[in-house]
Amino acid sequence: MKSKFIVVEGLDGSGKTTICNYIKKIFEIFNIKIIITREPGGTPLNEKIRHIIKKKNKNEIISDKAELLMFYALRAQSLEYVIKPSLKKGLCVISDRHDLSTYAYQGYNIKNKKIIKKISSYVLDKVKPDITLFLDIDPKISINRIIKRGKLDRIEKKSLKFFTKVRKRYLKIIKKDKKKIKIINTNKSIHKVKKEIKILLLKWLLKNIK
Ligand SMILES: Nc1ncnc2c1ncn2[C@@H]1O[C@H](COP(=O)(O)OP(=O)(O)O)[C@@H](O)[C@H]1O
Ligand SMILES: Cc1cn([C@H]2C[C@H](O)[C@@H](COP(=O)(O)OP(=O)(O)O)O2)c(=O)[nH]c1=O
Repeated sequence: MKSKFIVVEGLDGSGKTTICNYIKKIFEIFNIKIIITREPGGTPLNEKIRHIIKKKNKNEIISDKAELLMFYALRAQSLEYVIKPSLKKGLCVISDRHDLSTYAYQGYNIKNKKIIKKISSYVLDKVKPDITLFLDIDPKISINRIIKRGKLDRIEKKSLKFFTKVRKRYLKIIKKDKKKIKIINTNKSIHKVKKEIKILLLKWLLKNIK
């Protein structure tokens, strides 16, 4: 099978990390070699910067422009040293978040959407996910899940209003690309979510084995 690039997207606490691990397990049953990466993160340098981006700094606020460019700097690094080389080696890659996250999250403050598009096309350089799973969750439920999970980071501390807008932004973008972005409702039990994802992915794999 040709290598595949799979992206899992969604609000904080929607279940992405849980589902990335589950997808890896499904692929491994079929002896398909697959790696998981994440954004922000994926390389040693990116993991260090991930920590800085997520942490709240009382003395210095990260500006909207700097935040946008930081996410793209990390994405460029991840593409160059993780995603592209892995796909070239014939491995499948699952990324816990990717470009859609920037459109949805930074799109909240960056009013000039054309700028995001320009930077995105420069950084991605035509690398596109074969399929994106958007884990759709009611922001009230996702906030409860992240509170239960533990200490909140800088972005997770944002309000219900913020996450409601981010979700709307995700859905607006997805409407334009329904063929490659699949919506999975994750308000339900993890057992039901996993079952739905397994069926969807097996169907997709059967269609795309070449
Ligand atoms: N469908 C679900 N129902 C209930 N709890 C869930 C579900 N999916 C994930 N969780 C739990 O919610 C928390 C957030 O899940 P996680 O996979 O870390 O989400 P994300 O990576 O999107 O932030 C974790 O504690 C996880 O065990
Ligand atoms: C990749 C990316 C992440 N983010 C945010 C979303 C998350 O709040 C944070 C990454 O934290 P992370 O812990 O990876 O996400 P989650 O809480 O969903 O498991 O960075 C952006 O704002 N823009 C981006 O482009």
